[in-house]
Amino acid sequence: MWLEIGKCFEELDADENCRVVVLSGAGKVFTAGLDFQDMLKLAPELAEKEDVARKAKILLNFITTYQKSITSLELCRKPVLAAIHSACVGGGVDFITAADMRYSTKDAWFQVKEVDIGMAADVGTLQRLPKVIGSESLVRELCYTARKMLAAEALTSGLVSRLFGDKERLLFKMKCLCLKLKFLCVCSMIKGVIEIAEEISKKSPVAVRGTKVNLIYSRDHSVQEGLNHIALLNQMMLQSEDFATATVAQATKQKGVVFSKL
Ligand SMILES: CCC/C=C/C=C/C(=O)SCCNC(=O)CCNC(=O)[C@H](O)C(C)(C)COP(=O)(O)OP(=O)(O)OC[C@H]1O[C@@H](n2cnc3c(N)ncnc32)[C@H](O)[C@@H]1OP(=O)(O)O
Repeated sequence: MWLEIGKCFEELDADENCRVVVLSGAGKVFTAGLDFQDMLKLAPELAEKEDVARKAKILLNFITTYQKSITSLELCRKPVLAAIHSACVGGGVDFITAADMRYSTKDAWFQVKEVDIGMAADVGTLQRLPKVIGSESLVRELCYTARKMLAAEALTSGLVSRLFGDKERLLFKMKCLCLKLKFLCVCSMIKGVIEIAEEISKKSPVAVRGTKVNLIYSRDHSVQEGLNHIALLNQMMLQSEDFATATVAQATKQKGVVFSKL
């Protein structure tokens, strides 16, 4: 599956019909993290080698494959919106911290579980989580203790940017019908996140792509390096038809401008 994730985001990056990606979990939980069965398969392969360097080579390959898979969310130049329900454990936290935005249901919970299985997290949480939630103290508490963080705290800490009552559109509709009071409805997460994705998809893909690429670059570089990067990028991109079209539309209050595929 980890290889498939990388391949999937490579394809989404290349697909001109795709402007935004919504990532959700199909099962009972968003993700249980590392598949213990995968780890069991690794054991005999390691046992075949006696020497530590040979064993280490196998593990390095394993770890970097997982790392690349998760980094593929950032290399995909389309915004990735993670919609998380129920449990998001271990590798799941590594995974969602590589997304552009995170939303969850009120029943969601997050756990940097790696210390509980005797390892330091190695596929992104330790690198990205401090940049996502900003509090080193909270990050360290979560990583050292492996305690569960519930949705409410995920919201206040900035791990997720909005909470939804439930996951599916169906439930949203049912609740609306039952209550007959739209304003009291807890909004379905998938519906809400798709609405945000739709809003982004109407913007210039040139502008959105440039914004994502520069945000990630700037996160990992100095302010001046980030400024240099966007200056280089925009000396080309400001010549795009999107810039002219969008600027005229804003100035003339024109609505519903459609930007062509990129
Ligand atoms: C180079 C490596 C990089 C990656 C590192 C990643 C590290 C990590 O992800 S550390 C965290 C590992 N994951 C866990 O510790 C999660 C363990 N599972 C749970 O906490 C619960 O199962 C969970 C909260 C996800 C769901 O709880 P629930 O009560 O709803 O279900 P269960 O009865 O516990 O589980 C249902 C069946 O799923 C199997 N299962 C659960 N987790 C895993 C897993 N990680 N890998 C494989 N299988 C898993 C569980 O055994 C049950 O199976 P069965 O008994 O056959 O029904």
